[in-house]
Formats: sequence, structure tokens, C-alpha cells
Amino acid sequence: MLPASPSPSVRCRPRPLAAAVVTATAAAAAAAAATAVRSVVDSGSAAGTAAAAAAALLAATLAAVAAAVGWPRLATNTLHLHGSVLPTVSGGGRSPLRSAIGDFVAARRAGRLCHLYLRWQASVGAGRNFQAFYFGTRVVTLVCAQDVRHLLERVDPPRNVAALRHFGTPISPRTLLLLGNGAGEHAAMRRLLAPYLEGPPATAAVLGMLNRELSPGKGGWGGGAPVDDTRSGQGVVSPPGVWTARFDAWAAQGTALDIADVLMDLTLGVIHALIFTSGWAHEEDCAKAKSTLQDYFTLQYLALVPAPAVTAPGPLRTLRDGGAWWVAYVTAAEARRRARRGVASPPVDLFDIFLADLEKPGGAFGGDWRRMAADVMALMSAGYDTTAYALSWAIYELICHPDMADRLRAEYAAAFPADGPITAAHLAKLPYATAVWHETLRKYPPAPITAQRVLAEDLTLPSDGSVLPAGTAISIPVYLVHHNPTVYPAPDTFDPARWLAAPGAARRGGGRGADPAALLPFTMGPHTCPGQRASGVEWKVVLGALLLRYDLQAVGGDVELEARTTLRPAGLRVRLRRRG
Ligand code: HEM
Repeated sequence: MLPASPSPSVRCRPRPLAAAVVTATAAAAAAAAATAVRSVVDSGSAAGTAAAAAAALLAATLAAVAAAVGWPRLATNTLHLHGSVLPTVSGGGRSPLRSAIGDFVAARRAGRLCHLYLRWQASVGAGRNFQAFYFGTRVVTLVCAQDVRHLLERVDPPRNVAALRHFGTPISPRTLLLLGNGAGEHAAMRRLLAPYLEGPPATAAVLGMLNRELSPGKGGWGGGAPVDDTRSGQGVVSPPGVWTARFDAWAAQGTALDIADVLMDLTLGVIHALIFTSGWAHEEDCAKAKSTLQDYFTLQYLALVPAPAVTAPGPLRTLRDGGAWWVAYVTAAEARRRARRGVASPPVDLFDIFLADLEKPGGAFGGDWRRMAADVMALMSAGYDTTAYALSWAIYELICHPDMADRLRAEYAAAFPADGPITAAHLAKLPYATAVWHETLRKYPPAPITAQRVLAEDLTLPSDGSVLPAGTAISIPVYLVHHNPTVYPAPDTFDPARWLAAPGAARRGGGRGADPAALLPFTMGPHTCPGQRASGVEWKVVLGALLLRYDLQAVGGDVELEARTTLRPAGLRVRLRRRG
């Protein structure tokens, strides 16, 4: 997933009146210092003159430092120069001198970012937008769903590229994740992806992979009576898919699975199938993809931890280039293989679409190979942990709520085909599973704090008319939006039924119905997640396959919310027991 960043990159914009106030204050301080010096000089003592001059210099320096450091707070909170007075969080970040950055870094290290944001929210009041200072720089945090939607859908400011640079620099700085809307490059890329990734082809690719690899074999999806697979007269009985065989073996051995890890592997295979369906034999293909990704992460890690790009010394730069080269090499090798086979027309998968675009004058990639390699890696790495965590959290809640698991099982058993592949039509018959999907994403948004944005122009917030100046960095903790009790009553309760009642009923006092407009796990607007359709299909099929075939049991200690870039159920170990 995209890394959230605390990076304090933008200073509040000075305005002429405020500049005049600060200048006048500094001038007054200097005049006072000069008067002090003059009076000592007039008294005639040489030692006294030197001491007074030093004291005056020190005082002037301190005044200048205080003015510079305190400027954003003074300008915004005291002088109202930026048109908005948002509440400031208590604890760290109350002032430029007591910066929030220490709290942020400590919370991120400890995997407690959501806890920190909840504390901040509590200090300013539920559902209120707020600000925090990071060494004199203010970052505005939007929590009001109406403002978040307006920002993302209508304004769509670019992500904070400086804070995200490490995500794309190793391969290309012009990967999808780092593109603003300049010259329409981002929009062109999304147009290229949309017909496949956001339409029926993605559903078909995900279902194709899962029908094959999660196939229950002779028992059929319902896990009931064996289906006659020998109609062909050849006595062939279809074996379970490779993933089903794996799960069966773990169940037989009573293995306590780190289910999030296991599901990350499975999801990587699904995303890989989206990009490379017509590639090598699938198993081999996935193993290669995994090792490529692992190598890439290792290189990225080695190259980018702690030095920022500008200060990275030679060897680190070389490593970074090594990562770029490696990904470009792997992508080019697959392209060569396909060229030998001949270009598929119409394209079969995303990689075919990318290759065709590269050939086209004026294509979305502008003929740039490295950009394509970067986007292949972006797609591979953006979605595998998020989907896996969404599945893992649902499993955790269903273990805690056996009644919900039973209801879901009954729905899946009725909807999934007794024999043959699962299709989109089968998935459409799962209203309760859809409610559990929404409630899981609400309570545990896999990307709890989305990538920071930077305002290109002044923004008026629709909720209260606050004006945020151009250059302001905006943070969007979706986790807080989803835990706002005025929007979602009893936000800590896992209650899929919210999504079955009439929308908005809760706020009108007529029931528990949740407001879909405040559900933002994939964010909104032009930069919204393009993988949401694929992840939804995978989530439904995998959950159904597991529930129908196994009883799920949690083993081990407490499950903790581990919130760094993504939201992991730390400590969740699950044992499977074959049903029936
Ligand atoms: C439950 C699963 C997932 C969640 C919760 C999720 C969430 C998100 C979020 C919050 C963003 C950032 C949007 C923004 O900055 O406004 C994002 C972007 C992105 N996601 Fe996902 N994602 C998921 C699965 C996937 C999958 C499966 C893929 C790939 C097949 C994927 C590919 C991407 C890409 C490429 C972007 C960048 C889009 C752009 O910049 O235009 N995601 N995702």
C-alpha cells in the first residue's frame, strides 16, 4: 500500500499584513537593543559596552528565531491570516516548538498510528478537522467525510511527491503513484487501466485464477456430496486446486497459520494473474513474481532507509539503480517472451495492454519502458497486503461472532454452484457477504491513513467555510472518518447489519443504517484505488471457499491493531478444521 507520510513539507504562506507585523516587531526589538547598547556606551565602560553588545545580539537572535519558528502558528491561529482556525491537537503538536513529529514517529514505529490519531481526535472533538505542527509546519487533518469527498473528488490535489518519492524513484519518478494531473498523464494512465482493471475482464481474471487454484475438486463448492466428475467416461476426477490442497494439508496437520501471511501469498498470485494471465505456467509464474517483489523490496529497503535521495551517498544510489535495473530487466524478459509468441490481439491481460500502449505514438506511457516497469511493480505491491488484511480481519470477526459466520455460510452454500466455476452472477447473490465486506473495510480500513496531499490552490472547506491556503499539506486518516460516532454509532462494534438497513437511517434516528458516502477505504476521485473491483471479487470468493470447507478457530493470544502504512491483525493465528 501507499505509505502515509508525516513529512512536514509545506510552510504556511506568508501574507503581507503578517509580514509587516513581524517586521515591525523585529524592528522594535532591534530598536530596544540599540537603546540598551547606547545607554551602556554613554556610561563609558569598555567591558560594559562589549557585554551589552553581546546581550543585545543574543536577544535579537532569539527574537528572530522565535519569530521564524512561531510564524506559522502566529499567522494562522493568532492573526487568522489564512482564513481558518482549526483546532490544534493536544499533547505533541500543540505548537511549533512542541512538534507532533516525535509522537508520530514513535507511534509509527510501535504500529500505533490509529491510536495516536484517535487520541488527537478525542482532544478536539469527534468528527472535527484539526491541525498539528511538525517543527513549525502545519499539517491539516481532514476527518469530516463531506470535506474529504470534496477534496478528493472535486479538487483532487496531487499527492505529496516529496514524501512518496522513495516509492517510485528506484524505477521511475513518473510512476502512476507519483503522477499529479499535470499534462493529463495520470488521467491517461487511468484511462488505460480502467477498461480492464475496473471492468468485467478483472473479474474474469480473478475468478479464473481462484476457480482453478481454490477449486474444491470432487466435493463441489458446497463441500457436500461428491459430484460426478466422470461424465466424460474417462474416469477423471478433478483434484482440488493447489491452494485447496495446501489448506487441506495445514488443516490435517493442525497448523496454527499466520493467516495474514498466507493470504498475502495467495493475493500476490491473484494480482499476478491480473497482469500476466497469459504468461508462464501459473505456479512458476507466481513464484517468480514473489521472488522479484521480494528482491525489489530488499533493494528498496537497503537503498532507502535512512538516507533521503538528496543526501544518499554513492553506494546507496547504486543500490537504488540496481533495484530499477532489476525490475526493468524482469519486465523486459517477459516482453521479449511475448514478442516471440506474437502480440495477442485483442489483449489478453494487463501486460498485453501495456505492451500495446508502448508501441503506440502518444500512448499513456509515452513509450517509456521504465515507467511501464514501475507501474507493473506498483500494481503488484499496492494491493496484496491490503486485500489480505481485509480478509484476515473478516476472519477474525467471524471467529468472534459464530452467528455471523453461520449466516454467511448458509448464504454462500445457497449462492455458490454445486459444481462448475463461480461466476460474477453467483457473487451477485451475496448481500450479507457484501455487508460484511463493507463493515470490515469500515472498521479496519486496510489503508488507515492515505497518502498526504498538497493543495495547489486555496481551498474552502464545504463543512464550515474554513479556507486552507495553497501549499497546505493535508492528511486524511480514513480510520477516523470510519470511527466517527456521529456518522457510525458505536463505531467499535462490528455490525454488518448497518449496511443492510436503509442508508442514513442511523443519523435520522430511525435505525442502524450506515452512510455509504462516509465509507472511504479506497478513497474517492481520480486517484481512487483502481484495484477495488479485483480485491472485492477475491475477498468474496476466498472467504466463501474457506467458510464452506473449514471451521475456523483462533489460537494464541490477543489480536492487536498494528497500524503502520497498512492495518494488520498482529498476533492472529488461525487453525482450520475440515468440515463434514
Ligand atoms: C482491500 C484492498 C485495497 C485497498 C483497501 C486499497 C486502498 C487503496 C487506497 C486508499 C489508495 C490510495 C488512493 C488515494 O491516494 O487517494 C489506493 C491506490 C492504489 N491502489 Fe489500492 N487498495 C486495495 C487493493 C488494490 C489492488 C488489488 C490493487 C492492484 C490490482 C491496487 C492498486 C492500487 C494502485 C495502482 C493505486 C494508485 C492509484 C492512482 O494513483 O491512481 N489496490 N489503494
